Amino acid sequence: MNSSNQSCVIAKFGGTSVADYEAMKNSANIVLTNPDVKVVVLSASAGVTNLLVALAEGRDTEIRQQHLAKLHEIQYNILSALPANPALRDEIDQVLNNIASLSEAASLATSAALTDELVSHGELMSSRLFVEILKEQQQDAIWFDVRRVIRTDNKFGKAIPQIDEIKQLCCAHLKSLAEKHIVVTQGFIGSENSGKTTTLGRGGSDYTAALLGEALHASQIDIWTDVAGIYTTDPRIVPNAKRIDDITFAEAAEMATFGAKVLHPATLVPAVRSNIPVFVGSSKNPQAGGTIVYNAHSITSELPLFRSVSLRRKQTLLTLNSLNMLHAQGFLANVFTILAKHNISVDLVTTSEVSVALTIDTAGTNTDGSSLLTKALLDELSTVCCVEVQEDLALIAIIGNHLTSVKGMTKQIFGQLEDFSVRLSCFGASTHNICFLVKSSDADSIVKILHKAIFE
Ligand SMILES: Nc1ncnc2c1ncn2[C@@H]1O[C@H](COP(=O)(O)OP(=O)(O)O)[C@@H](O)[C@H]1O
Ligand SMILES: N[C@@H](CC(=O)OP(=O)(O)O)C(=O)O
Repeated sequence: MNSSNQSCVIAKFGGTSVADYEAMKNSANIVLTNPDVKVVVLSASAGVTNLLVALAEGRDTEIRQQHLAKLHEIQYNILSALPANPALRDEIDQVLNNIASLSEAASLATSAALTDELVSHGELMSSRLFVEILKEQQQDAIWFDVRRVIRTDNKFGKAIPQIDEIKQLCCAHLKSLAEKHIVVTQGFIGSENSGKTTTLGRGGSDYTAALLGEALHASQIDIWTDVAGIYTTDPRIVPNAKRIDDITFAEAAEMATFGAKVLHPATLVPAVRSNIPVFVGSSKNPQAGGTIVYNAHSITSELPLFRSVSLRRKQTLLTLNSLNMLHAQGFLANVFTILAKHNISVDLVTTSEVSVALTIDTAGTNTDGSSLLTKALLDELSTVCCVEVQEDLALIAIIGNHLTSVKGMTKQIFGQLEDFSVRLSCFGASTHNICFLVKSSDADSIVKILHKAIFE
């Protein structure tokens, strides 16, 4: 885009920002007031992806009909607020019919490919409706099927984007369109080599916006959501959490990785790689401002010791015991080879003489929501060690700067936890975080206590 020296902003709107006609109107106003917005990336209307995922799991006829009726209601509420448009109605009906047939197929046999095909219809519908809302405001908006440019591998449910191909495809099919019109497209979905629909994993629309931003040399990626920025912790847990006005890529990436749902963890990878600032704001209240995430060099004020408290739920702890570990080489290599074979990425690791404890995010972000902790994995691990599994844990992370060089910092954190048991802690791999595992039932209380001690 920058070839013609135009500024190019990619604006992404999440599910709540396209939930209904009112929300879509607010989001459309944001697009209208910023002439630099060239590409609009949309999630499905709130609740739609969950309904589609449930249908993809294969439901009996009665439940299926209830879910289909709910989908119809969400999309028709928006459609009927628009001026009568029989062609648009036919298109939406066609998509709803496709969903009905695919759900029937899923009730006979499910598959990851079918799930991705089915769930993609949420973003296909919201983007189609949003074009009409922009057109209603006399905007020159066109609908674009993002699967033409977001090329991925074929790991359905959490496909890996193929960066070089995406850049080439964007250059060939999207760049010139975005120079002439406001392009409205879908987040979350892509296609593999043979043309089958894939998805980037739950919450992946932020990632799509960043991938398109990188490919089009965008000047900024705007993430419009239901909160006016990134806060010192999840404002749903601590209502008086404070907004962070500017934050470095490194700090925000740690927050996203450790559970701050406001940004998909992969979003900042293309942004960092191409040094594109990311803005986060509320589509309902754009005048409230938001958070800008950028390169550390752009931040003039001193970075604070503590930035935020993050929480990731549904964590699993694996404790692997083996006497063979004693003075032996290669045990950990063996364990990690098995984990890699089962597509498990390990978060935290601690070791002792004969055991190793590691945490995995079993809930993962796969579109079909399946657990990564399979019987096949446990069976294979059991061939090299005794495996103990502890579920129902939560991972809490304190994110900040230079955490390893400040005296008494750990006392300040752990001193707050005298009424709780900590199952495992990790510190020192990076200067940006200190994290530990606690019982799920203690998680919210601990976040509140730590937030109070550090920020209030
Ligand atoms: N540190 C944080 N700052 C702001 N929001 C956070 C933070 N941690 C978690 N969240 C949650 O992220 C939510 C927004 O993410 P999400 O629901 O995925 O939005 P969208 O559907 O717009 O993509 C907020 O409603 C908030 O509860
Ligand atoms: N609709 C998809 C993708 C997405 O990113 O949604 P949201 O932006 O509302 O988190 C999901 O629910 O996972």
